[in-house]
Order: sequence, then structure tokens, then C-alpha cells
Amino acid sequence: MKLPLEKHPCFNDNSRHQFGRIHLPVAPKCNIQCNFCNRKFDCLNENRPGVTSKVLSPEQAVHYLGNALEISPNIAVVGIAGPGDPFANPDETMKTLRLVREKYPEMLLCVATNGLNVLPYIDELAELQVSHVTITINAVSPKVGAEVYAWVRHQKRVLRDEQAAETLLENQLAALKKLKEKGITAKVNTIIIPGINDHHVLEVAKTVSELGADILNTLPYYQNEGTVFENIPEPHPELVKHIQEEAAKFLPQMKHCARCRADAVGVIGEENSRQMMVKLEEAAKMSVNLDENRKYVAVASMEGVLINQHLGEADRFLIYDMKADGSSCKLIGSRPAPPPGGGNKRWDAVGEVLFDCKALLVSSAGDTPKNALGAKGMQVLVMEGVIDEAVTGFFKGKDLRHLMRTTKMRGTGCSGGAGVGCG
Ligand SMILES: C[S@@+](CC[C@H](N)C(=O)[O-])C[C@H]1O[C@@H](n2cnc3c(N)ncnc32)[C@H](O)[C@@H]1O
Ligand code: SF4
Ligand code: SF4
Repeated sequence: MKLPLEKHPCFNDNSRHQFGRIHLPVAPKCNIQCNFCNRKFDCLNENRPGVTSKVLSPEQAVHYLGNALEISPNIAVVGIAGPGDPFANPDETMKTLRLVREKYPEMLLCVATNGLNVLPYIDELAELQVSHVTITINAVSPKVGAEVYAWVRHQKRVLRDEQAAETLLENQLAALKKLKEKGITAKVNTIIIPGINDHHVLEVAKTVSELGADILNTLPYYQNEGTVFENIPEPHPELVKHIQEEAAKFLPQMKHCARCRADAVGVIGEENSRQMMVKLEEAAKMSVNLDENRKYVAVASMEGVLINQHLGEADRFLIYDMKADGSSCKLIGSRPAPPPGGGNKRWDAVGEVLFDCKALLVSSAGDTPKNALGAKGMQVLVMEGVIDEAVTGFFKGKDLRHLMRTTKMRGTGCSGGAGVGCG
């Protein structure tokens, strides 16, 4: 299907008064720390990047999107821009994009990232027809970058100084190259920070234009309390104008950036409406797993009274629904579990057997099945206790922390089981 690319209000000056965009705030964590960014304040009236009033799960986000489109049918783009980094939260980001693409085949999809970890996802972004990607590149020299970034966490290592900036830059440039190989429109954001990189922005413009970037957004840094740069004043508008004019010699400039919040919605430049923010709040309060096709709760239990079986050992799952009067849960059946072993294939098979369950309660499970089943939309909760209390409590949204197991396994290894391996 050909997407209406010309409607993107951020990339097309003619569209920006006519069409809106919505940011779905599903990415709270970040994998780097920019010395100008502060995501801590959460105020509805604050219009600056990195701020959101709520963080949503992918399912909540799609629910919210449905409501938002009813209020503002002119929304042409769904973007993910934080409040942290989309690819520091790749599972949530990719799931949201998949769900939106499935439900709204004509919607334009857009992501904004620091570029550290987007490379492994570019093939799937292209498959999902994500048409616009922004990478923020503030420096193309590790020396300048070392002034901008406090740290970078890459492949479980925290890097600092020039090593951090160099690793970030390598990944950003590789990602930019691949985005263009895949035919995705690539915007680069460069934040103009007086005394830090203002002398270097044209170098950035030259480098990214050589790699095929489509458009450059050189935007003034916003002074933020509680950051390393809190005492650096914002750049003078004349300086910004001059830099943009010079950078235009290398590639087209975006000049109408409104330094949007991570939950920005509507036409660029207009504040989020109260009505929309009520919908955002409502979505954030809803059950995290809103998949309407997943109605039941599955349990691994030896005798049907207690949650006392490891996921890896379960030979059948008990399936529960709520009683019609909502008083407590009721057992509606039992399904055979796929045979143990078989690595990841077993988790796919468990996912198929429990296709209509929103949660699986077990006494122990490893991270691999938890992630594999979680990606399919089913939470795996490790807990112990009486089934009736746990399942009824789950359906009613009660706090079940007192039943949750804080350690993944009992003692060391799989001590509580019959030796057939952990889930
Ligand atoms: C909040 S970030 C979220 C996406 C992603 N983490 C990133 O940095 O590209 C969105 C944009 O806001 C910019 N930004 C964050 N804090 C800023 C500030 N104090 N002044 C200007 N731009 C800022 C980022 O550099 C980025 O271009
Ligand atoms: S504001 Fe940035 S992330 Fe949001 S839709 Fe526009 S280009 Fe995409
Ligand atoms: S990468 Fe984005 S979210 Fe992370 S610290 Fe920098 S500006 Fe903030």
C-alpha cells in the first residue's frame, strides 16, 4: 500500500496546519544521558522534549490512539519519541508499531531516537513501513561528543568520555546509512548548545548529508534545571538563524520544530487539549494487557489448589475465567502443556495453547519464556499461593505483590522441581 507521505506535518511545511501527529509515550528508559536532557519533571503545562504526563503500555497506547483519532481525525502520523529512547525500550516500541500498523494500515509511522540501538531493528521498521526516522546527532567528533554526553550504555557496559561519544557516533552513522539503503526518510536533529557544539553544527550537517540524510533540524537547546548544562543560556535566535542558513548549503532544513513533548498530540505548535489528556490518563489507568481476545488466566498447579508448579515442568494448564456475578474466579478447563524441551519452540507452542489467556501464573519461570510469552501479549507472573485468591485478585486488578516471588528460582538452580528443567 502506498502511504500518504506528503501528509507528515513535521516533514512537509504545507501539511503542518492541516494534519496532526500523535506521540505514544511507550518508551520510558534511556540508554544514554545527554547533558541537556531532564525527563524528571512531569507537568502538563511544560512544553519541552522528554516530558510526558503518563507512560503507556503498547496495548494502552493503541487504545488511546483509537480515542485520540475520534477527537482529532486529522492525525496523520503516529510517532514514538520517548520520554526516553524508543530503542532503549525496543520490545515496547516494536510491539506498539506492529499493533498500530495492524489496526491502521494507512497511518504514517515515525520514530525519533538517539541512534545507539536502532540498527538491529531497521529491517523490521522497513517491513512495518515506518516511513520516517529521526536520529539526534549532536556531534561527529568524539571530542565534541564527550562534552555533550555524560554516559552511554552499550551492550551492558557503561561508557564515558570520548569512548562513549565514539561508540554512539559509530552506531548513529551506521544506522543512518542503513535507513537510506532501506528507503526510509531520515531526519537528523542537532541541538545547538552554545559553547559546546555551536561551532561544530556545520560539520554535522556535512557528514550526515554525505550519508544521505534527507533533512536537518538544527534546533536551539532548551535550558533545563537539574542538568549538567543548567547554567548554559539558550542560543540567541540570530545564531540559530545563521547556523540554519549555513547548514542549508548542505541539506534542506526543518525550521518549524516545536521541541515537542513525548506525549504531544494535535497540530504542531498547539498545546495538548484537555480532552485529549483525559483520554491519555484513562488509558494509563486501564489494565496493562488490553487485548480483548485474551480473556482467561492460566495456572500451573500440581493439584489444582495452589500455584506450585514450574513453567518448565507443567504438563497441563488450568484455565480460569470470572464467574458471571464477578464474585470470584471459576475453573473452565484444563489444557495439555506441550512436552518439555525443544528450547524456544516450546514457548511458541505454549503461546499457541494459551492463545486466549492474558496471564499465566507459575511458581517459577526463566527470563526467556517470560520475554517470549510477554512479546505475544501474555504476562507470565511468578507467584505462590492459593489459586482462588491469586486469580480472582488478578481479574479484579488487586495488588498481588505479597504473592509474588522476588527471586526467579527457589534456592540455587531448580531445587523445587522434578529435574526436567526450568521454564
Ligand atoms: C526527548 S528526545 C526523545 C527521542 C530520543 N531519545 C532522542 O534523543 O532523539 C526528542 C528530542 O528532544 C531533544 N531534546 C531533549 N532535551 C532537549 C533540550 N533540553 N533542548 C533541546 N532539545 C532537547 C532530543 O535531543 C531529541 O532530539
Ligand atoms: S515531532 Fe518528531 S517524532 Fe514526532 S512525528 Fe514529528 S518528526 Fe516524528
Ligand atoms: S537520548 Fe533522548 S531521552 Fe535520552 S537523554 Fe538524550 S535527549 Fe534525553
